[in-house]
Amino acid sequence: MEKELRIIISGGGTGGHIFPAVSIANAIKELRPDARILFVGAEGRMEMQRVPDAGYEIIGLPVAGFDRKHLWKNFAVLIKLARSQWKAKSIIKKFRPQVAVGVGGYASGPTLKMAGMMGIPTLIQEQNSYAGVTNKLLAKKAQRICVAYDGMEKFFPKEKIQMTGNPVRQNLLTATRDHESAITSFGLDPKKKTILILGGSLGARTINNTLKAGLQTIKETPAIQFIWQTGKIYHQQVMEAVKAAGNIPNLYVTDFIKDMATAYSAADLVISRAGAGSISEFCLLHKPVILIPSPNVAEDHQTKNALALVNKQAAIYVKDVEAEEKLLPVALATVIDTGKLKELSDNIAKLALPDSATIIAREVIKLGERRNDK
Ligand SMILES: CC(=O)N[C@H]1[C@@H](OP(=O)(O)OP(=O)(O)OC[C@H]2O[C@@H](n3ccc(=O)[nH]c3=O)[C@H](O)[C@@H]2O)O[C@H](CO)[C@@H](O)[C@@H]1O
Repeated sequence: MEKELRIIISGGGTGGHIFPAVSIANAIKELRPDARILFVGAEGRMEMQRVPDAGYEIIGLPVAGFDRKHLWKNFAVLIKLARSQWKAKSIIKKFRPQVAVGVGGYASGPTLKMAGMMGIPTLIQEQNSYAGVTNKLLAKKAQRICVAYDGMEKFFPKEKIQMTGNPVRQNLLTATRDHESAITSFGLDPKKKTILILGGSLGARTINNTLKAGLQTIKETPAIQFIWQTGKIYHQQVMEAVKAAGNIPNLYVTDFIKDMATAYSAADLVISRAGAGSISEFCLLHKPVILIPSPNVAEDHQTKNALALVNKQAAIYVKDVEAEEKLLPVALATVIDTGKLKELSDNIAKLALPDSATIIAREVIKLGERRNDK
């Protein structure tokens, strides 16, 4: 019987796929410190930096996303896909994993497809309330499908589904920094109410435009302060607008927040896109939130993610097209309404699914060990 446990984890593209992958890896390491974990990502994407930052080895595939609007442009994408499958096969042959985990995003398609074809057990983690095309295809060969929302049997074979919730980074849950010192660390005033503005791991155009248009309002509301994450690609244009607006002491702007635990601790209210990972964090940390789902994602899945909360009075919903008109007035009214903040916090707390990473890690180890026994 082979004892060493080798696991491939594949996927990425955005934080929403990478961070769950890292927390599953951390949980596996806690349960089986001797396990060897290899990540397989997409060349040039965010995971190639974030995964080594988290202490894991990663190999990139030359994979790219399909252009769903201009199908004729996909010839090069198909060639890259074929090359990626070939490379995934050679990685699997060399590393000899007993189990492969797919977290969604470009690389998980070719990696899990090849793993399945080579007889290696696979586990899929679907973060959203609406399954992506790749995961639906991969589900046929998968042994286990870990989900975070009810009703996923619409997309996947019922007997393979396990409700686990989305894994969030362990340090978000164990952080101990108190509210006041968290606010001070952003150079803001601990006595004032604080709104944290997030655009998902990449930033959100509508939210940034709304805030840019609202800079004067922010300036004229000194009793409330703002921590604004712009995303890398929008950062420069936002900084130019902020500079042009003059001195705004109640505003902190950054492209990306590395220490999300401190940012959450500072926030009385969060404004955010409705990415599945972000939502799981709001639930686990009981954060009152205004959600503005991105209309630019596959099958409009963010609206479905958001409505799962909004229908239970666990979040406030502002449509993307209405953001410029409604977002700031709603946020300013909510953050000073202590009763509303408490109601939102109490309701969102009920939707939290804790220990997700550990539950998934146990499933992964079980699949790997079962194969070892064969
Ligand atoms: C545009 C797009 O395709 N978005 C998708 C992507 O979202 P996206 O990559 O934005 O992912 P999520 O909202 O799920 O998670 C964002 C993650 O980034 C972290 N974070 C965010 C900002 C920051 O400054 N620092 C930081 O660390 C958050 O704490 C969170 O852990 O994957 C999600 C999960 O499949 C999907 O639901 C989203 O629809």
